[in-house]
Amino acid sequence: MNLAKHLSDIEVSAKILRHAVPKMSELDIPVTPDNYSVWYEYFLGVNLDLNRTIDEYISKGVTFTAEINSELVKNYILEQSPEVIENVHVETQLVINNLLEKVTQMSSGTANLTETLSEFHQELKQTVDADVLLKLVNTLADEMGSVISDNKQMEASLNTMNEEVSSLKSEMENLSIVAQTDQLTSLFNRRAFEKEIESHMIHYKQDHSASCLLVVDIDHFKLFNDTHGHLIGDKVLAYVALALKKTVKGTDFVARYGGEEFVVLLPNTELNDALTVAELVRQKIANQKLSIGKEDKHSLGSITVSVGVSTLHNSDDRESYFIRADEALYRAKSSGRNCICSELAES
Ligand SMILES: Nc1nc2c(ncn2[C@@H]2O[C@H](COP(=O)(O)OP(=O)(O)OP(=O)(O)O)[C@@H](O)[C@H]2O)c(=O)[nH]1
Repeated sequence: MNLAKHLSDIEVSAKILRHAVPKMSELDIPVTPDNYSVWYEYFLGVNLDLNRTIDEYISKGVTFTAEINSELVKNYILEQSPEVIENVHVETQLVINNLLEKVTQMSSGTANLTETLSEFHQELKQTVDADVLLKLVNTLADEMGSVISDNKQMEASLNTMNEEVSSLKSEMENLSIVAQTDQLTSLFNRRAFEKEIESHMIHYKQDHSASCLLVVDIDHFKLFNDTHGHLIGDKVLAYVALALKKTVKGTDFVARYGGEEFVVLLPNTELNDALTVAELVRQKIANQKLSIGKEDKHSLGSITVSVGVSTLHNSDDRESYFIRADEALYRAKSSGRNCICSELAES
């Protein structure tokens, strides 16, 4: 990342800011970081699908409610994370190349000085002439001066680059967290789960340790949404996420797989123990009376979940491992819901 590019980035950002903020206030959109990221992209003009959708909404006079804004973030910003990460990666490469260039320049400066010193050494042996000595000393002083000035420039460049690398690092860390987190529940998302199960299986195959997978699905959630509304449905998803997190151990991996379906990876756990964990989850959720407002003002009754459980086999890939838990879930649903089924024993 060179300085000229950096400055041009700042100019572009400032220009976008001057357009985005007035537009957001015209459309009554709160300037939160998430919302701003949508309008930043809109005025940057590189996310064509996002621009098409927003233009369509504007032409239809759609109000940019919190729900619509968060949908735009979900569909057009978070989904772009891999490309954004790729961009940051490219920027990191540029900083590293720049650094390498500087280090090479510095070593060539030092090499010149070494050469001058050895010539100086040779000439000193051969001469006693004061003029020649003065000339030699002057050359040496010039050479030293240029190494010192190179070093000063190098130090300043290194400091600037160090700041750039630190800010890239925190940008990467934030992006990596965002790309793996489900916004609604703050659990890991499906992408993070796919990564986790992959490394989990490699570990299992090395260690032959036991491992189980739970697929947890809220029962009749469509009916719940239809009765109480989507926003309360969202709150219930967050509640189930929290209940899952609180019931399992810290080493277990909980993620929202999608919609009203969650997954829990239980490392070092035999099938019987996994069934006990699943039962704890089921009971905890079924026994909780849900309400909104203070002092149970508006009771929502309770919800239940069905759970499918599979245990990892040597021959498994991540698909077969998941499918057995999903089939068990399907059987739990067909058996009346609010219950747990494990994978069928091999015949
Ligand atoms: N509030 C809310 N609802 C969601 C979300 N994601 C998926 N849903 C809803 O979850 C419901 C899932 O419905 P179905 O797949 O028919 O399942 P179900 O009604 O739970 O029935 P069973 O699973 O058979 O017990 C749909 O109405 C979806 O709209 C979300 O992020 N928020």
